[in-house]
Amino acid sequence: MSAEPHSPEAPSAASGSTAFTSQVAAPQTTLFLEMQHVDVARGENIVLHDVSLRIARGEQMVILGPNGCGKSTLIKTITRECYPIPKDGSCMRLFGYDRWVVSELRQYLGVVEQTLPSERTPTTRGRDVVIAGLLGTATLWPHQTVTAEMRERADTALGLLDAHHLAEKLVGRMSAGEQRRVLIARALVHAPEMLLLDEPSNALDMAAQQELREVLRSIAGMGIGILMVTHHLGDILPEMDRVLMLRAGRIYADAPKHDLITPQIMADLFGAQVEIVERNGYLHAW
Ligand SMILES: Nc1ncnc2c1ncn2[C@@H]1O[C@H](COP(=O)(O)OP(=O)(O)OP(=O)(O)O)[C@@H](O)[C@H]1O
Repeated sequence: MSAEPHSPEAPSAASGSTAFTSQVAAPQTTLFLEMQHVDVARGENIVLHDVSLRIARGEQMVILGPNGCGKSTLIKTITRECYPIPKDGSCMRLFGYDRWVVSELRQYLGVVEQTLPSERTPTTRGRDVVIAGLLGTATLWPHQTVTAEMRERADTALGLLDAHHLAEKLVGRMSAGEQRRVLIARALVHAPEMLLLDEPSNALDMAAQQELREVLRSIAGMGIGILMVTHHLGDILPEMDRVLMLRAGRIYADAPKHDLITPQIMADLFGAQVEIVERNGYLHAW
């Protein structure tokens, strides 16, 4: 492992202003992720085997694969919740660095959580959840100091998602779709370059799924990279071309979606016969 530990320089010009920009100096690399021959264990078992993968900064792509194939483990390895097993010839770098302070990594990498924090829901409003993302906590606590700049950054993130109306709404009274929107704003509040989403459309009804796709399309349009795990082909945005398929903890395929999302390959990967149709740039299977 050769890269130096990440030690950010002085905060950028954005510090002290309310500009919607990252507050940590930009790394000097074109790659978001580089993995070489990475194995990852969960408990006693190795569940990711010999994964080699490169993802460019700003790339938008999707990870598909059957239950238990290791998709979430791959995401958790990127977010530093799971660690590669050290071995000769193996390396993993994020934005060019193989070591990160997780709080600093969050400036570049927004992680969309699946559920809102369960604490303080009777008093927590949408804006509070987003500000808590800046503070690295699940929710806002009375002892925490919130500055005008933090409030402004949170409102900017909510505004990017047309979610100003959720700033004052109590999270306990939000629909699942509204909660997901607030969680995406929370992940965006650091103005990250890349957004990670693990099954973002879970538990959303059809209207909320459509809403989510529009939100993600607007994020893609801002040039923010997206790495998404999903079981639903309909979640794959027209903008996303690259598909990574995992099977039994190994990379099964990594190629443009029109090459991979075919009835034959889907049958081989999932063991189910499906038909695929494309409509308005979205793929659907049944
Ligand atoms: N906390 C854990 N402790 C031990 N084994 C785990 C743990 N979490 C996951 N595993 C195992 O690791 C393997 C990969 O799981 P992972 O959750 O990454 O798969 P996945 O592709 O995301 O699955 P799904 O589509 O069902 O969410 C599975 O065999 C799973 O049982």
